[in-house]
Amino acid sequence: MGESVVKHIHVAVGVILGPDGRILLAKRPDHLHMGGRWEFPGGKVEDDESIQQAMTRELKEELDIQVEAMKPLIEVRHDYGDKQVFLDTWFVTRFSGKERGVEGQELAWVSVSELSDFRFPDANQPIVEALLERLG
Ligand SMILES: Nc1nc2c([nH]c(=O)n2[C@H]2C[C@H](O)[C@@H](COP(=O)(O)OP(=O)(O)OP(=O)(O)O)O2)c(=O)[nH]1
Ligand SMILES: [Mg+2]
Repeated sequence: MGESVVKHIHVAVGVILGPDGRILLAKRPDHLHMGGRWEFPGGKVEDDESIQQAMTRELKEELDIQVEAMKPLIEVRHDYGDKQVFLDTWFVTRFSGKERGVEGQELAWVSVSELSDFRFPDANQPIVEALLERLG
């Protein structure tokens, strides 16, 4: 197969903004790809879904919150070698419900200036930079 047909996995990535401007991070379970790193919650977009539907489903499944408003932040394509991802990254500007780690994952609300203290998957660097630029 030629390199030009590499298929990126489409991932809905949510930068969830709290009322005080902090951002919600979750720790990826150790056994998963990029396990032990902190992430912006989200997951794979299924074939028949819009990005909004996927974000709503994933954040309900992972955090038990209901997405009420979202707006685009940045699109990141990254090649992990064994896996290529397309991180379709959106601000979640409004949600209802009280977040909890449904799958037992650790959660943290962090300010933009604290983001550099957390270890993210390698693909996330442009997202963190965009946040520093937009909110920092
Ligand atoms: N959610 C999320 N995924 C990320 C981030 N950075 C990054 O490289 N990824 C990668 C890791 C995975 O290879 C992929 C997302 O997969 P996932 O494991 O969250 O997918 P999912 O929630 O649908 O879970 P699954 O049941 O299909 O395993 O994107 C990030 O900040 N958030
Ligand atoms: Mg996920």
